[in-house]
Amino acid sequence: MATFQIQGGKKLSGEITPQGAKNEALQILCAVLLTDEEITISNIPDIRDVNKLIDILEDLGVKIRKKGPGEYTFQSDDINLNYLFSPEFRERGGALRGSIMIVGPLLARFGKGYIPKPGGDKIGRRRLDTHFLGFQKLGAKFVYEEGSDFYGVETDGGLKGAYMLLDEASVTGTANIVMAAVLAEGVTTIYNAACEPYLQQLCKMLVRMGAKIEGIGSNLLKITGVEKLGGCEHRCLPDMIEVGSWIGLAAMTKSELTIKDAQYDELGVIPEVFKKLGIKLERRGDDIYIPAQDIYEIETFIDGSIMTIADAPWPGFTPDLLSIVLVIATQAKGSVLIHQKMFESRLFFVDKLIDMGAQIILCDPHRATVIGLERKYPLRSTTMTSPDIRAGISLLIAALSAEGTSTIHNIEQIDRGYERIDERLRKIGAEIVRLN
Ligand SMILES: CC(=O)N[C@H]1[C@@H](OP(=O)(O)OP(=O)(O)OC[C@H]2O[C@@H](n3ccc(=O)[nH]c3=O)[C@H](O)[C@@H]2O)O[C@H](CO)[C@@H](O)[C@@H]1O
Ligand SMILES: C=C(OP(=O)(O)O)C(=O)O
Repeated sequence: MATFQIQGGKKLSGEITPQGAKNEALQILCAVLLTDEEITISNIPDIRDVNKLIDILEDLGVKIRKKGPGEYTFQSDDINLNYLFSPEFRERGGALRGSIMIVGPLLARFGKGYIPKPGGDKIGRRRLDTHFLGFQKLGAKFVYEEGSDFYGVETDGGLKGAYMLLDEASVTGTANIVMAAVLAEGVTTIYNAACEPYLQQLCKMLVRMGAKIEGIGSNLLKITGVEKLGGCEHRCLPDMIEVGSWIGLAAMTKSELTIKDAQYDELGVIPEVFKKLGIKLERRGDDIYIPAQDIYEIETFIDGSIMTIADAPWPGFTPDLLSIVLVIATQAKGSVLIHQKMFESRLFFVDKLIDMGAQIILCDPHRATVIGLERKYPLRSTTMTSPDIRAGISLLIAALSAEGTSTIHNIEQIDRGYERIDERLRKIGAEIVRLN
């Protein structure tokens, strides 16, 4: 278990460039299984989860060539399906959430796909019903190994297009079903589809590969199956969760920061939510400039009632930024109710912030009220353990703002989604050391 030691209370300054988007890269990498032709992908983040998925693809027989930093070619012209039944796959496939998305492409191209119960953050129940109900609608048979967490789908006669109303707008579920439907016979209509930028990017890539998809960016997708897909080139967007993390970091540490190449138009409501917390930010071309701010004041609703920030499927506010919003609110002027609707165990890390001196009432597993300290008392340094990726980065931001030396254990959680974070933060003036 590796550890960060952080000397907090320092102002940072300069420029930081977001990495490629983690959750987009995980979808895009799975899509390389849909064709025997070569696919080139750039701006792939060098993070634990993505590298684990690349390893799984390699074990499956995908030919992978690294062309430069973050740029790879993939060719899936000799896939070894036997690997899916190996003990190695049971171990590796279960180590991250994103690996579930190999099932759709494998089912579409080879008539079968399997996966051990996938990992990812322990942030509440993470069911897979949407994925498998969707595959079943396309005519696949669900297979389940009694007594073990190993699931699969198989088809004899091939997949057939169908109408489906998803039981929830699942991000990875929609990606999986879309990747199965592009090679199914006939028309598939997916209503209540997730439409995060990750999904939009996946659909645009599939179209470049020869797929027929209408409604990209909406919750109603119409897919007309084709017989074969070909190669293409794809570039991942900057990670919008990193962009939000850096806005939060600047505000908490009173720092003047420029976030380079943030692709502002793809950020949806994210900048507006930070503005509701009173944080000033300025769009400068494709960069975001955040001035040093001593005080930021949380807005109220028009009728004067307490601000609520809640997550929702896109174009709502992503749940992956709520922990960061919560941390920033601890030093704001004013109060806010944070409502994490999607996950039931993502707010438990607030006890660490309370230890650091923050005023937070955890109302129930989904809701926390934060009473901003208006910087009257800085957070106190402490020793903590990172429970999940976004709580981890939030605790890191809190530690960078706190007086004194803090220690964060289990930083593998942060490394899952943030590329060389210590190195990049040092470049803007942070005092952070990695201890192994
Ligand atoms: C690898 C990857 O891409 N992971 C992301 C993906 O996970 P993932 O695809 O696993 O998440 P889902 O979209 O399936 O669902 C997330 C949670 O929200 C709930 N839910 C979902 C949709 C809905 O309309 N109502 C609802 O309550 C689900 O029951 C579940 O508890 O999307 C999540 C939601 O944006 C993000 O937090 C994860 O970072
Ligand atoms: C929850 C997340 O990731 P995963 O779905 O991979 O666990 C996240 O990126 O915030």
